[in-house]
Amino acid sequence: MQGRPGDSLAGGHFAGGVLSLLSNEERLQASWRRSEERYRIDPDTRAKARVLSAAECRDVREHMSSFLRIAQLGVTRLHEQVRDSGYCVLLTNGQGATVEFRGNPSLDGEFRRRGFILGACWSEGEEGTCGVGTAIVDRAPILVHREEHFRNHNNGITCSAAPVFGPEDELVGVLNASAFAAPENRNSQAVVYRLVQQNALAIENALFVEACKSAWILSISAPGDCWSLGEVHFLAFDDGGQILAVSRRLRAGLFAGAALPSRRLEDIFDQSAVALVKRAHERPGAPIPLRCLANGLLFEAQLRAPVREAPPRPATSARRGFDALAAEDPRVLESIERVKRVVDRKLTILLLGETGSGKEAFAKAIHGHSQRCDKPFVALNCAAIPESLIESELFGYKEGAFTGAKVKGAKGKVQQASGGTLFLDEIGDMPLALQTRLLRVLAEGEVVALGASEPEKVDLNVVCATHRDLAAMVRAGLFREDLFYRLNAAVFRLPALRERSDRREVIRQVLDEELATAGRALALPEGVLEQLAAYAWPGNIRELRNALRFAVAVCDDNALALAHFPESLMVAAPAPVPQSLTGEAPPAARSIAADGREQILAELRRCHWNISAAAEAVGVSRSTLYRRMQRFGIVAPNAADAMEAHARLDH
Ligand SMILES: Nc1ncnc2c1ncn2[C@@H]1O[C@H](COP(=O)(O)OP(=O)(O)OP(=O)(O)O)[C@@H](O)[C@H]1O
Repeated sequence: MQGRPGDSLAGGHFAGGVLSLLSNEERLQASWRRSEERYRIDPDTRAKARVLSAAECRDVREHMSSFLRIAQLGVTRLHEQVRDSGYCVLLTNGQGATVEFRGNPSLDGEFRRRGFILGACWSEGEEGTCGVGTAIVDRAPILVHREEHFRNHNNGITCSAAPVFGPEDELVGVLNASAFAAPENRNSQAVVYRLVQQNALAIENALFVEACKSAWILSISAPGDCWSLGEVHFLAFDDGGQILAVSRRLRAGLFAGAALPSRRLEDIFDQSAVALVKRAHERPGAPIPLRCLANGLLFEAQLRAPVREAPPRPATSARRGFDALAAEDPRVLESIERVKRVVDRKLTILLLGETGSGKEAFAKAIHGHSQRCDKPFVALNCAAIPESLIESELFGYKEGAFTGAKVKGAKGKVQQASGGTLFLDEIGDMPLALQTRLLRVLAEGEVVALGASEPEKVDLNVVCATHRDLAAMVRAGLFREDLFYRLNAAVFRLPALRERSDRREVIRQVLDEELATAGRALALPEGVLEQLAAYAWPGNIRELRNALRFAVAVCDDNALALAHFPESLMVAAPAPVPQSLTGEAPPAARSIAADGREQILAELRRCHWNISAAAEAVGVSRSTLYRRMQRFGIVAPNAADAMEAHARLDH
């Protein structure tokens, strides 16, 4: 029989620190007793961890897909934080089955040998004392280090595990970081253990926000030592101020863990719901001081508006014609004026521009302005479907035209668009053979479906688009010359977003659309708008829309900040900025992150690292500033002391 947990821990105490060894020791001993007496596990058997079959694993993952979607953020972040130190990260369900595994290519073989693999079951009943299993039984974080594992074959491993609870207090999973060949000293795990707990809490908070998103949500930073500010608690209330839900750790503090009594906000804090909402509207993004009536403690809060049912979407761009584009750039305006004159003149219109610059949106606007605006607008992206399918997609096919054809045949895009507008995106990707048939549609106004002998009359406007150099393709024999000349009559070039003088208006418009869809009301501070307008946006308006959609989704405050934007945008070196076609030089493209980090650093230095003062100068709460410092890797000169204080606070 191997040594008891207490033996291996002898002399390992560091008073009150993050490891809280004393309570761990009692819990480990209780777990060992369970392993021996209840589960009757033989510590010497070298049984491998039970692994779910692929089908079982898929079922389990499907069952908890919404949890997994939200938990990804925490799993990914923890993995980024610990993988280079030789750790793998597991997320298990509430029974200990691994539903997410992130390893490290150079170590995965060894991890696999030790049972760290998707589907592996780490319950106490199967493995005895281990990080995941014991965290599940105790419903509390735990570090199980080397010989503290019950089975001998797990002895070299160190496991830091923290349970994740759902909004109803139910245990939904466990986040765990493990390494083999860990140093003997269990204190070496302090930082990883801390990171596991932080990320588990972040997942738990995200679950709470998702579950309560249709209510007002107060995010509350704990008072006291600044290092506890990294922890944010949540409270959801309805329009009348009735408290609907409180996140677990706040409940433990405010209601001593008791069931949530039916209370209104003003029974707990010195402000009513109406006053809070008013204040949040007056100073979007600014922290709101909030005093707890029971103990006089002062909190810092941010208010997040409910996500309401999306309002009816504005009329489609097709119906609104060019108004939908809300363009103010002189070149775009000139193109609009010119194109209006050629619409409905039996001319094929060709739109040029980089990917995401709005060619399809422009084509829809052309359709919306045309006499055919009540008829269909049909789009086909020639680059997005296999060459072999373009023909049938475009021209349709008759019954029995080829094996697998639907019994009744099918109409092609050309026939579907008849009477309206056909938009052929990426026309440069159309195979040569089909270009001939397209020319027939354009020249004769007729189409022959696959397998048909008789041509069919069609009457439509055609708008094509490409980002390729069609003239060069003609020279290379890849594009038909006659089709090129047919397309080359009415050509309009859409500028890249970075070249547009109205990019601030475009940013505002796309943000308004995204806010309307999400049912949110968020401010866009001038400084952030400035930074977004200065970014190069190589993916143009599509990239902008996705970045704004992401920022709106992750923003817990009342105002967007640079830290809300996707990491890729923050760190990617933007594409070089060409000289604007108008001769106006667009602002130098910069990495948004670089500016965000510099701004925070400058304010921190100016305020002599006084976090409250710097947070106020940047216009965010202290907790938000801490999160950003963490994200940008900014460490205060006195961080080591602060880390220790942080650790002590938890126990
Ligand atoms: N003027 C505009 N105002 C607001 N959103 C726009 C505007 N133009 C384009 N968008 C949005 O930008 C995204 C990309 O637009 P679109 O698909 O028209 O680009 P594209 O040039 O056709 O791209 P690709 O060449 O890759 O097919 C879409 O989400 C669209 O709604």
